[in-house]
Amino acid sequence: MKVLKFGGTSVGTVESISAVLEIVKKSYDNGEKPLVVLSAMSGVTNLLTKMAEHAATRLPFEDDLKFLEDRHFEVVKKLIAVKFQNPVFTKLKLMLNDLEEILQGVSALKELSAQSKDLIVSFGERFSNYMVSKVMEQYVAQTEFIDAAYYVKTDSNFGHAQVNEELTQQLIQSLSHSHADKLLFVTGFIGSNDKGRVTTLGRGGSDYTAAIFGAVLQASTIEIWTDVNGMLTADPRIVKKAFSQSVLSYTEAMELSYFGAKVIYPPTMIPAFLKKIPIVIRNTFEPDFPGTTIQFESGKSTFPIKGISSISDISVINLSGSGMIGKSGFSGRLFTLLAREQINVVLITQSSSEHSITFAVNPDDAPKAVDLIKAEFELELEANKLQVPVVEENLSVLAIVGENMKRTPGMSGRLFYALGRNGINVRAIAQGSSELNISVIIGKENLGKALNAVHDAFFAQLKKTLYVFNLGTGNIGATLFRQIAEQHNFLLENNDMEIKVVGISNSRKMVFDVEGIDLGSWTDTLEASGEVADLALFIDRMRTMNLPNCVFIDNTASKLPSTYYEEIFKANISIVTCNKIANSGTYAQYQLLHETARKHGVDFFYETNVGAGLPIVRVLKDLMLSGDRLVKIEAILSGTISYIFNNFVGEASFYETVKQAQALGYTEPDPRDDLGGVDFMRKMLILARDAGYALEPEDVDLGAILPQACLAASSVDDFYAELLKADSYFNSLKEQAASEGKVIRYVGKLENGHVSIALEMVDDSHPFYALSGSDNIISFTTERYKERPLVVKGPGAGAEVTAAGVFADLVNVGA
Ligand SMILES: NC(=O)c1ccc[n+]([C@@H]2O[C@H](COP(=O)([O-])OP(=O)(O)OC[C@H]3O[C@@H](n4cnc5c(N)ncnc54)[C@H](O)[C@@H]3O)[C@@H](O)[C@H]2O)c1
Ligand SMILES: N[C@@H](CCO)C(=O)O
Ligand code: NA
Repeated sequence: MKVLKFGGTSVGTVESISAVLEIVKKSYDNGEKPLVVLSAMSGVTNLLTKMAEHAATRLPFEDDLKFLEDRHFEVVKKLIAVKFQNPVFTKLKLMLNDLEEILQGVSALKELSAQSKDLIVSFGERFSNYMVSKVMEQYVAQTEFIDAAYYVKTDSNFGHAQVNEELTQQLIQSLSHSHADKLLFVTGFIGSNDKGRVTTLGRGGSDYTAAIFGAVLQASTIEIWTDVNGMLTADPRIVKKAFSQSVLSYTEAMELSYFGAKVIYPPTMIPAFLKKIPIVIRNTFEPDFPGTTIQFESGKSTFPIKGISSISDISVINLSGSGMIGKSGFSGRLFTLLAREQINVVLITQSSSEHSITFAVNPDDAPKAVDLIKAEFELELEANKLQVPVVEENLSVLAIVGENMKRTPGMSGRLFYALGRNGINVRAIAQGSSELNISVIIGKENLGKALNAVHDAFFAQLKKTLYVFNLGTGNIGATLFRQIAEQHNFLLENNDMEIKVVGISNSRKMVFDVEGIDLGSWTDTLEASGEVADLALFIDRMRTMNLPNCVFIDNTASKLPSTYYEEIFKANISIVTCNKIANSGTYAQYQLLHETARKHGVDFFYETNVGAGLPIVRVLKDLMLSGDRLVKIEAILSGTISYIFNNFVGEASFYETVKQAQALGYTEPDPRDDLGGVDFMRKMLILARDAGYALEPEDVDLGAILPQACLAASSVDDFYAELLKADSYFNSLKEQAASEGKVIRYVGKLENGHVSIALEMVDDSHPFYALSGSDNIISFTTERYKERPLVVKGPGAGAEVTAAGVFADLVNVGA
């Protein structure tokens, strides 16, 4: 046989009761011999409590009584055929009259005893079970309503009565014999004492009833039907990716529910636990979902932990002092004291020096705990052997739970890495010696971020979400958005990764959306709902949104963002940038940024600073990391200038060719940066620094391409005007090269720690002779690549390839 227990929400409405009927009918028809336990309709128990309290103070309760009647009568009207309704109305009405009389009695006496309260509250289960059994009777004639008060015998501890197991077992067994072929609807939550007075079983009482019946009747399973898909891996209100675990051991379920997962109340499971009867948590509103099975064995699992539980609000009390050292009785005295006063200690840690004890309690209990400690240890305090207890507030507990942790090394490493990488400070740690649970105490403001980060870290096969704040929506920014949008499904399917762009700013406007800005319509969103751009505010918002796996992308050509990089790293946010300014300012700044990123365990990726999407920065980095030594770099690293000299041939004019390069998106926003050599200088400087040379910008020997007048132009327009005038100068260069069978190349070199960039004319024997389009080329001569250099070549400018490089950096963040 099976026990099917339905909670209040499952019997809350006509619709949900219809769903319950389907589930019970199916089980009955399948020959599973179900026994059904129902809670009161949702809200009814609370309402009855309120009515009882009102009665005791002579406040009116009649309207509430009418409301109760209406709610139950509505179900009867809708779910029972008219010809069968009358006797059901009559019986419900009789029960309502009983209830009213009892309430009147309470009102007359102006006194509400625990006993009367239990009796009043018990009506909720009796209404619902009687009513639903009558609905069921239309389909299964053998249906019968059972008032559990006659079978579950308890002591007289009203409100949370203790069950007399032996007696209860006998009574239930005889019930099952006399009702062998019946479909029973049993009231949850209630029992009675030896005098026959109704008692209630306290929190989780209906689950307890189900477990008691299941245990006595040796049920194959006990199904707890509720409104969620089982026990989830984390609080779904905070962790959107939380999912239902298919199997948990009893102990795991206890640990998980201890810290938050309120699906079941663990003590109610004990009768089932002792008989090794599996409990299955299922969803009435999604009956095909298999739910969570709670059983004796933890079962095999793809994940090293079963879930993450949390308590959002906790206070920590710290006790320290020399008086504790070697005093074996100290913690015994402390915790006996707290237990005696019913202060629940959530977590304890003690340093191995025994110099201090830290424990966590519910914030409401903290002041009382401190007072108790002060009184109990008065002498120690006076003698200065103990310091006055210190309370820390606004803390949360996060715990990873799972029996498989025992057998898996590295679990705490993974936990602390995830927390550390996201800048979450751990205040205290506790691991049960069972290794079933590792708990950490963290600042309350970080709980959401921590839960998500830890969830990603342990359920890594699941989707990982990167939260992106992007600055700059020009050539590169806009192209990047398009690429991310196009690859959304690919990333999900192949990399289990989702990129959410949650903040966008250009120099005019900015917009935020924690759910991710739709990249199909970001321009409209920015125009319609964007606020005035303010970089300081943008950074501030990014920080306060406090998201896990957070990345800042700088797709601007401005200096301003780089002044915030240090602060961004300190907030444990990674940076991806195609903007070269941060890495090519002073060496001190370069060093500081790299150092800060390293210290905070976040990524600083800037592959597109050199040669756009071509793998140059990472190639050099790999060479250096693996201990190779750089001998020489020779390179053409200006896509714009490469394009110009590849196309400034025949009849072409220099001026027009520059304009084309700009139109094709190769140039910097200000093309003088390209033609003046600054852009190339930056790239060479970055490579030199990455190769270990502490160079400053002025150390680079920068040969000019342009006549002085062009260099001196005060605006882009002036610059183009000067360029037009310089046509004859460039034509003569072109002719000279042609006459010598050469081509013009702007070549950078790094050798012996010295960087130079100069215009050269090379013939076809030179490896840089054959280039086309915006091609870049770089050759690394190293200790290992000595005879023939390592060469990277390809398009080194343009929105498509640059955005692709930024994209690649982005998906590698945290990898
Ligand atoms: N074009 C290429 O081939 C290429 C290759 C590699 C790297 N890059 C780099 O890409 C970057 C962007 O180039 P682009 O062609 O897209 O430039 P762009 O002029 O088209 O776009 C720049 C964007 O930055 C925004 N912006 C500027 N200052 C800002 C601020 N303070 N706050 C917020 N937004 C700001 C602008 O509003 C604009 O949206 C540059 O640093 C460039 O060096 C370009
Ligand atoms: N303006 C740059 C873009 C690539 O960094 C160039 O022409 O090389
Ligand atoms: Na690159």
